[in-house]
Amino acid sequence: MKLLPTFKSTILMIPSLSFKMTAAELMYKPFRRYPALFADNFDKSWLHKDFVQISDAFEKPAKNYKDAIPDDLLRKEMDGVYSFNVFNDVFLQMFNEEINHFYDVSESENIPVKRPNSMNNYGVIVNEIGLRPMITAFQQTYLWPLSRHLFPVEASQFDNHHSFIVRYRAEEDLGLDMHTDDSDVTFNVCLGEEFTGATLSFCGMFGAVNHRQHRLTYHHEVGRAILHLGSRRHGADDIQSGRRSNLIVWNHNYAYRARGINSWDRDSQYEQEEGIPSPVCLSYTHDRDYEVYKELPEAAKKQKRKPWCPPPGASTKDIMLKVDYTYGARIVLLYMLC
Ligand SMILES: O=C(O)CCC(=O)C(=O)O
Ligand SMILES: [Fe+2]
Repeated sequence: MKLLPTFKSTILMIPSLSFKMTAAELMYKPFRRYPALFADNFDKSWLHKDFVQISDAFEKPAKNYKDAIPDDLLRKEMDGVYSFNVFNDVFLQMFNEEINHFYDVSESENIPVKRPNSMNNYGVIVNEIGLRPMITAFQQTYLWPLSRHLFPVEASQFDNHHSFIVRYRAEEDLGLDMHTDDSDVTFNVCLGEEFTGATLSFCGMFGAVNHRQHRLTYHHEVGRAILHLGSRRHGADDIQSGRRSNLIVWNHNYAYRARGINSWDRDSQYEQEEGIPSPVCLSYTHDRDYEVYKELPEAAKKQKRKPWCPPPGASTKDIMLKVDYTYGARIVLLYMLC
């Protein structure tokens, strides 16, 4: 089970309270290219014109925001997954230059780089290098009104965020295994550059009967963001060529978490799966039955795997046994797991 903030720590962690400067932030400070990116402000002139229109809709006391926001500006990719243009070229150019500069300086000055998670070896937590205030300003002024409109419960308020860059290219990380985020609402915007492949695949919700059924494969576009609940299973498909980097903001709503709805209690929250999982939705990090369906990829061999999903009683065992003899020994393996 994941550790959750208690109600007490919730109160103590409201974002306006100061965060200590990290070593990385202190060391990088003299090298900053664009001081405006490190201020407690997100300049409206950095928004894509589509997002200005979306954002303006929330400034008016509209009774029905849906009518105020044209469908072509806010695209419903599927139930609970939305995409929209958000940043313009001015912002993208500045932000990318700053991040690339940080990577160079971190090497030459030996600045410690904190990676976003154990599955990502080339990203960086941007909150740790001084960009937290600007992202908080963006979150509170622009992202929250839209998120609350789309996800009234999970985005009733945003108290904090975990924000980071992910990066994929040949010889580095190729993709990101299927997972759910420690986020209530996830904002994920493509920063560039040229690439093929590197799509983002979505499956069902954490614990649901169809949590490993493929629902959507989304093609990233530079400057365009996708917004979804953190508890939806998703993963980045392997990049074929070029380089892709994205900025990801995991938005945290402590009041929502305190209600225990998103308590990530694996054993009690998983329902019996409705069918054989879609291959793209399998996770080599989390799924106990991965090898029943697929060979482990190279990336899995570098991990200390502790797979747990689906919990006993929630797997496809019964369905699987009826289906196919060609799986042979794999069925035995699956049977042993359940
Ligand atoms: O690469 C992407 O677009 C998604 C990355 C992701 O889901 C994550 O870092 O949590
Ligand atoms: Fe994710």
